[in-house]
Amino acid sequence: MDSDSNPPLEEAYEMLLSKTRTSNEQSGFDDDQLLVVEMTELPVISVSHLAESDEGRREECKSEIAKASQEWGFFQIVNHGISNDVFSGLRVEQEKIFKQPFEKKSRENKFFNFSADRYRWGAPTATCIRQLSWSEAFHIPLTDILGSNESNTFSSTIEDFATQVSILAKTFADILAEKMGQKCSFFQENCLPSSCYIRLNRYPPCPLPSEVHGLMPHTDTAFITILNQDHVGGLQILKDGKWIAVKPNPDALVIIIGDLFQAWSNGVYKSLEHRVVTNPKLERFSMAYFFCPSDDTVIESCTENSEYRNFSFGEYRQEVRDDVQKLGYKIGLPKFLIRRGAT
Ligand SMILES: C=C1C[C@]23C[C@@]1(O)CC[C@H]2[C@@]12CC[C@H](O)[C@@](C)(C(=O)O1)[C@H]2[C@@H]3C(=O)O
Ligand SMILES: O=C(O)CCC(=O)C(=O)O
Ligand SMILES: [Fe+2]
Repeated sequence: MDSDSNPPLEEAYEMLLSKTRTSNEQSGFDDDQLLVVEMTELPVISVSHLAESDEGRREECKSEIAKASQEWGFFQIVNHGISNDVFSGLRVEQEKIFKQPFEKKSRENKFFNFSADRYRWGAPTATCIRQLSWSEAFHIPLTDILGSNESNTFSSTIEDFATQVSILAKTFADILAEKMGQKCSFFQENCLPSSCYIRLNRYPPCPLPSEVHGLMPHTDTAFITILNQDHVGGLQILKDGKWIAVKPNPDALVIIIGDLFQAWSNGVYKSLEHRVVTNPKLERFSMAYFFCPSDDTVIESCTENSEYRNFSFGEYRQEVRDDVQKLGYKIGLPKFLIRRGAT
């Protein structure tokens, strides 16, 4: 990537980085990455079984999806029916958009019809190295794409991908609801194509201390995320107190249960913390589709005695934005817990 395309991460965070270098030199210790990282295969589910005529096979596949969402909050799918051409087309467009000069990306991006706030890099309010993300991203509400009159290869490629993954996301949401005894039209009615988001991530090589994150630990603000990662690797999930590296599988998409499903299911399905670690030499790309409802949709648990109070998606997004601004990180669902017995 041309040097004028890279966000000025090293310059902007020079102070934080040099503080870390100095303290590592003094202690002779380069810590966080030393936390146990295990390489484990996430559950891999072949979703073509969902289209089989044999009801037993279909039900078995649905049960695997529900089990993985309860035990892991993460799984991979294969035989999902989205062709490799879609992913190679996306990669070309993704490289093109990040290749623009930094100045252009961070200003209003007329060519792609995005306002400047769609482009994110680093962590504007980071006060310590752990709040820094060595990456850049376009976080795009699909209204920007679907509502645009402009037609270019970028928007048509994203639209094509979004249309295909939205069918998968809705299928999984309906299955997870059904497994909780809820045959409902909630997702059909509230998670419209235009209320979802796409996030294009780019992780430049990071020649700095290994405790710099590519993307800091977080849970996803969505019902379900569908993630396409390239071959480089770096995604890790926090399960039972251990970071687990997700080995890239070129045939698979990663499915992540988000905060909204955890609240809706009253904790039955888990929204797990995950992060991306940096690579000293290789650049990495990923793309996430966030299956979300409209801002006015109220998230109410489908069970009685919920741990969480009801909230609208708009309210939740606002809390996340405020916390990231004020604290440098997202708090998320713990803020919506009902404190029973509190006086
Ligand atoms: C600094 C941050 C921005 C972010 C929340 C976080 O604390 C860490 C990850 C970011 C992320 C990634 C997934 C979603 O797109 C997002 C909305 C979220 O829940 O976590 C974003 C947050 C953001 O960009 O505001
Ligand atoms: O890049 C990845 O593998 C993960 C990205 C991610 O967690 C996100 O965009 O929310
Ligand atoms: Fe995420």
